[in-house]
Amino acid sequence: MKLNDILKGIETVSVSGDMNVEISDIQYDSRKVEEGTMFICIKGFVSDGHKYIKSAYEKGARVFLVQDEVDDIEGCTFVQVADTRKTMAEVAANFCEHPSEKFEVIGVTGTNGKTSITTFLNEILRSDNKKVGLIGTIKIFDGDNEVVSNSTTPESVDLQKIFKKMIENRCDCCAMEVSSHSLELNRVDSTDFKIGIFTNLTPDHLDFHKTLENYRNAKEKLFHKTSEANIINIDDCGGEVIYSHIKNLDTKCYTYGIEKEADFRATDIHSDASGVSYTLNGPGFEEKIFVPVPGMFTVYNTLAVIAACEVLGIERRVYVEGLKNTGGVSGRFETVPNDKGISVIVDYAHTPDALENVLNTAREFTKGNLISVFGCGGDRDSEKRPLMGEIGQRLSDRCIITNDNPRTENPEKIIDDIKAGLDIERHNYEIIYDRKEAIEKAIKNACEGDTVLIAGKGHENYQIIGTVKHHFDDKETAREVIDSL
Ligand SMILES: CC(=O)N[C@H]1[C@@H](OP(=O)(O)OP(=O)(O)OC[C@H]2O[C@@H](n3ccc(=O)[nH]c3=O)[C@H](O)[C@@H]2O)O[C@H](CO)[C@@H](O)[C@@H]1O[C@H](C)C(=O)N[C@@H](C)C(=O)N[C@H](CCC(=O)O)C(=O)O
Ligand SMILES: Nc1ncnc2c1ncn2[C@@H]1O[C@H](COP(=O)(O)OP(=O)(O)OP(=O)(O)O)[C@@H](O)[C@H]1O
Ligand SMILES: N[C@H](CCC[C@H](N)C(=O)O)C(=O)O
Ligand SMILES: [Mg+2]
Repeated sequence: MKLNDILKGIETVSVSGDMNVEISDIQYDSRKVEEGTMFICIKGFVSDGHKYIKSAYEKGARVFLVQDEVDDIEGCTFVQVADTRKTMAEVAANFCEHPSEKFEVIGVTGTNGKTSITTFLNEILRSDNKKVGLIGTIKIFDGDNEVVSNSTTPESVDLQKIFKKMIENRCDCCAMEVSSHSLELNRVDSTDFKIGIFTNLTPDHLDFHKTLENYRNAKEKLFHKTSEANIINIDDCGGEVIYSHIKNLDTKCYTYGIEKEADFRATDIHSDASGVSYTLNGPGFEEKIFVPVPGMFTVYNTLAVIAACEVLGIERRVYVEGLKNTGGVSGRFETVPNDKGISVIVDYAHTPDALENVLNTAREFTKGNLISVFGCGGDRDSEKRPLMGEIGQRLSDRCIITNDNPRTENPEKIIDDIKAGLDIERHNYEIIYDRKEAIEKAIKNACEGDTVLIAGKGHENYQIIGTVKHHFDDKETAREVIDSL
């Protein structure tokens, strides 16, 4: 595509060089540049893309999108804009010919439940013979190929390229997780969302957003980008605020919940180890729902899924059957089978709210002791650590605090932060840094009727120590321990 076309509708500060030049690719990472690539210089949190102009040039880039004033290079084109991160999303959508406008993109945001909701939606839409693209924490599926994700929501350039591939692969729709980082960092600008779903807002990522209000405002951005419908959890305090801001927009707004009046409301709820059942009270209809995934959060997540299905015109029997037959979500309240009479559950709870929910859910069907194993990630929100410590200790009979992904932080510092929330007079906790040893001890000491809840890493098959990803899988580790009993 010609540079002129890529820049259509884009406000520039200055331009120098040939604007009629052909661009074969766009990249924001100099390491991925090839001949004919346009290189976009982002001022990051760690580094500055402007520092890599020379290396991008050496790899064949002759066109640069910059924010700073930079020295000219002979034979090169420089386009200066006010904010390259913002412009990058527009450029990416132009370069990929606005693929998100060509199918139905459903965006899900909120602290917890995004992966669960997109997974359920994907299953149901597929069972309705739709070709579905998926973008989220666990994987990206472009209608043809599946790759493991390295973020929840990709950078705008990658995102638009994925949408384009989905269109080429004839996807009808895309179920996508929209993280607050992505909304704040313009990754989903120039994306046309048909439906936006809000799950809940509880403390997380305050290292990045600083206040809960900023965090909520970031999430709210999604609901100003949607063209067909917004679907909001009205029982959630954050949801209530967002609803009050968006209810009068042109985009239709539906609410869901249990406690308050809502367009999609669950009543007669029963939850046990086999799953949840409830009566769905939709606009003008009632339906019995069963989902073989335990926990009140499953009720909320599936209400959101049902509301989206109704907006998409999916027949009621299709989603009722789809939910009844769901295979669950990898690493979300997933049971590791064994014949020892112990419930071993792997869950991705990595926020105070999620940990509280899963422990309460596990308690409901635990006849003996509830033993939890958890930690907190490094280089992430440290405010949630003492809260998780307090919740983990209070709601478990015994808890083992261990490493999650320490990343570049000192594991001792992370665990000290968690310990700050503990009642150290109660001797029902233990610290075992090595996650494998922690899981081993929890399972080996469990008796028939006990539950061992291993929280925080869910589907992850790695542990990040420093900057190195080591193979580590909670489910695999638990299975090995069980086999050795
Ligand atoms: C805070 C944050 O989100 N940071 C993201 C941001 O990094 P950054 O702006 O700091 O980039 P940087 O490292 O300073 O580099 C600046 C620029 O120089 C470029 N560069 C750098 C080195 C080089 O040799 N050549 C080169 O061109 C980089 O590609 C970049 O364009 O832009 C990068 C490129 O897109 C992201 O990889 C990076 O995500 C980091 C790794 C990250 O950990 N993000 C997490 C917090 C995140 O986004 N999480 C949410 C999930 C939250 C949830 O759901 O719970 C997510 O959506 O995944
Ligand atoms: N609706 C919900 N409300 C509260 N907790 C939930 C909800 N749904 C799931 N959880 C809990 O949160 C954990 C993470 O769920 P899920 O992976 O669906 O969330 P997510 O929003 O995708 O998280 P991430 O931000 O890491 O991508 C689950 O393992 C479960 O413990
Ligand atoms: N999407 C979340 C994942 C957290 C998972 C947990 N295992 C950790 O490493 O903190 C984040 O980036 O904060
Ligand atoms: Mg997720």
